[in-house]
Amino acid sequence: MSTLIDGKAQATRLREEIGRQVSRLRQHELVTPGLAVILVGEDPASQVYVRNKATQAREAGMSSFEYRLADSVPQTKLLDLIERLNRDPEVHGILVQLPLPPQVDESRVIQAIHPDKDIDGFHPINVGNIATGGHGMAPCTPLGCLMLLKHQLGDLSGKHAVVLGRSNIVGKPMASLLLQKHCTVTVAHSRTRQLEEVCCQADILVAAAGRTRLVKGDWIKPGATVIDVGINRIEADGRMRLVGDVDFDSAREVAGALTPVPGGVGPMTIACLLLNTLEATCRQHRIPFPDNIMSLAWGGTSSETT
Ligand SMILES: Nc1nc(=O)c2c([nH]1)NC[C@@H]1CN(c3ccc(C(=O)N[C@@H](CCC(=O)O)C(=O)O)cc3)C=[N+]21
Repeated sequence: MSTLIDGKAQATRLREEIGRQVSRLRQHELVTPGLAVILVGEDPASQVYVRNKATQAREAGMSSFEYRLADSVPQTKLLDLIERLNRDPEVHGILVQLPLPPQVDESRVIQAIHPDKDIDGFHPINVGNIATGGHGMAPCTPLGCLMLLKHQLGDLSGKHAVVLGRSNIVGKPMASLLLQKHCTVTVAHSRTRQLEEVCCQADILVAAAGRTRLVKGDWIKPGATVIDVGINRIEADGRMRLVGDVDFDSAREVAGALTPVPGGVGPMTIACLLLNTLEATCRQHRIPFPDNIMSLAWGGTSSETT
């Protein structure tokens, strides 16, 4: 039986520490980190996420600004709003919930966000900085996964990590971050041949394929650490349930450690969003980013170099 990686508990601890740092900023620097979240359309799942992000930002002592735009909003309107938020000194981080409706060009929108306020880490400047190993805003989901891995395993150097999925939001940045931590990284996807055999070689398996219960127990090397990024809503016994890209029951018999869905990567994603907002605030006000929060985030081992 594998160890369950408690993302919910780790996210709570991280958010509490972020909350302490926010109150320190408010007291000593008279700065309140501000997070702006833009939601286009009425997708019920997106509404839940956006509400959770806003609530948790406020619980951490941040200001939260929410913008809900109609599904039919013209692209220019959205770009105007982003331009306004770029200039707003009360807003330190801007998140545009993806996906966007077809009349809006996603990459235009992402590039309109000022890189310093791009707490999602999707702007090409931040993508480039992360890929070249420099300092940049890392996307929240892969960052959360990396924190869970560091907490579980400590040093990741030399481990074979297989990332299943190649999206710009998870797969590609996950591969960059794991490389930075000296893993041997394989990025596998739907066209990969012998997918099962590739997965079986992983010491670390990050499943972000977007396919319900794709990864079975016999795709996993005994003792491997498995991070399940999938969020799939399925109907079971007349009720909606959330399941991952990993077949939890069979994986549990083989993996050394495994994240559950829900309660794994999801809560860490939101905690990392707040962490990025805090970091963006510090950078914009030229305040040093507190060390203790870095060590909490990275499991106490932040002294690695090349
Ligand atoms: N610009 C942008 N940035 C994002 O970070 C972003 C996005 N767009 N679009 C949608 C995805 C999805 N996402 C989740 C965040 C938290 C949970 C989460 O907290 N999940 C809970 C369960 C929540 C539930 O019950 O539905 C859990 O896994 O335990 C899930 C999904 C962020 N995303």
